[in-house]
Amino acid sequence: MTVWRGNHPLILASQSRARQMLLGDAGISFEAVPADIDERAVQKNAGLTSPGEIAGLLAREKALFVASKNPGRHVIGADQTLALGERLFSKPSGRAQAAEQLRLLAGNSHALHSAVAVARDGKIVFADVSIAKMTMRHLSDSEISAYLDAAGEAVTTSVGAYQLEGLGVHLFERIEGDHFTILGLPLLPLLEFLRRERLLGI
Ligand SMILES: Nc1nc2c(ncn2[C@@H]2O[C@H](COP(=O)(O)OP(=O)(O)OP(=O)(O)O)[C@@H](O)[C@H]2O)c(=O)[nH]1
Repeated sequence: MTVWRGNHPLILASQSRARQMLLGDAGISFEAVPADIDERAVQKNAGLTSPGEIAGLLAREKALFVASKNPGRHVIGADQTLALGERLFSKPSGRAQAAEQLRLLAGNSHALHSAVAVARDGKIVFADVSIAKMTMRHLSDSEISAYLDAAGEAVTTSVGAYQLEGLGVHLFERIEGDHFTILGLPLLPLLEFLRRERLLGI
């Protein structure tokens, strides 16, 4: 059952299974068209340091890139950065880097900055950045190892090496922010925009 009222399906410029699941579960028909941009180059050229500005820029760039190839369509771009104080984390390349990141995150609070942007015909028509504060438990090396054994390869698909709705929940003692922001898509502000544009049936 779709609640999408657009003449064409929405386009989600993302490879993220979590983002695709969130949109699909919200009853929105969409096509996933990952944005083939060099995120690190875009970030470097912009010379930005704030995690929220970086996430916002990358979300806009992904949306605009895919919108440029799909005239007349609403295209969503999204990005998430993790900040531990001044230090920014990217998705770990493998188990060793995931273990290193978790050792740094354990016993501390970090911020997830999740940005979403909607582009259409070369213009950004909506953008939002939402933040969640995540307080991770103190973790011994053996607890980190046991978690990585159980979580497996999935740890390389998220900036913090965790899926909160899965085994990642065991890592935390406190979470402040909305579930969707944590999974990487500020869904509530996005739905509010789509509703204003009369693109949703509820
Ligand atoms: N399932 C799940 N995914 C998470 C969680 N936290 C972060 N992520 C994912 O971590 C990824 C953050 O990396 P990004 O660079 O923003 O996105 P990506 O996966 O590279 O996908 P693109 O949108 O194509 O750039 C996203 O796919 C988020 O959905 C979580 O708690 N659960």
